[in-house]
Amino acid sequence: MVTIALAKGRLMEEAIDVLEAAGVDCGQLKEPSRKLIFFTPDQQIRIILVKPSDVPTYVEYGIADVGIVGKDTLLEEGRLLYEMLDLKFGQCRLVVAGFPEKQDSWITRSHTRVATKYPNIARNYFSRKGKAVEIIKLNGSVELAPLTGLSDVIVDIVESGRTLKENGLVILEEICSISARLVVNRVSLKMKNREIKALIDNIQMVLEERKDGEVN
Ligand SMILES: Nc1ncnc2c1ncn2[C@@H]1O[C@H](COP(=O)(O)OP(=O)(O)OP(=O)(O)O)[C@@H](O)[C@H]1O
Ligand SMILES: O=P(O)(O)OC[C@H]1O[C@H](OP(=O)(O)OP(=O)(O)O)[C@H](O)[C@@H]1O
Repeated sequence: MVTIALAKGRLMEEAIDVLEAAGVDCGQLKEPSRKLIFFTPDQQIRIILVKPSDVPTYVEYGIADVGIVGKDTLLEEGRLLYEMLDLKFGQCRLVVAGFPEKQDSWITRSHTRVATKYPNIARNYFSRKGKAVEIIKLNGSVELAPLTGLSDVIVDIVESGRTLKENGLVILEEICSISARLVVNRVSLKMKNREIKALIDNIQMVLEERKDGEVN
């Protein structure tokens, strides 16, 4: 049996769509429920529903053989696992954002406060740039930090850009593009190679079909 850890929340619906298209019967997950563990009718696959930031942990420890989670979470958690597929959904960008008037001045400030849900990504990014910053970890509504004076800038996800715009903030720098990824436990890839490879091949076929659909 292969266990798949699915990130609850924003990514879940599209993750289920991909799995179903790849032949994994996720029918039970579509019913309203508070259950966290599901089995496909053939008992070949177990699906566990995990908070997004915990998916890499479940996969690294081998509780889950496979995980579906955002690249932002993978970068932040820095767990030891194999990233096998870019699933192409959940697309957004990780950026540094702040007030438009900070566009030129913030980078030369000697003391910059950065509020973010992603302290590790932010720390790595600014240290690569050789800029000393103070990181303030928040758990949500990160755009509030510059508005209230808690920070000078933020490191956060931008999808449509609406949240930034409605709060008078702009993108100052782009860090990287983000999308959902399929990750695999390092031991599982060897021990359950046949099952995991079959799953990955099926998902890859779904992704190819979707790509062809976009072109035509
Ligand atoms: N507009 C968006 N905002 C945030 N994440 C997005 C967006 N679009 C796509 N994503 C992706 O969806 C993933 C899950 O986001 P979601 O909002 O469900 O959880 P979370 O913010 O990590 O966790 P929680 O809400 O439990 O604190 C993110 O890690 C990111 O990869
Ligand atoms: O560019 P947009 O389309 O506006 O999307 C970006 C917003 O979505 C996310 O927040 P989320 O909705 O997850 O809420 P949170 O602030 O509680 O993390 C992210 O942190 C931004 O605030």
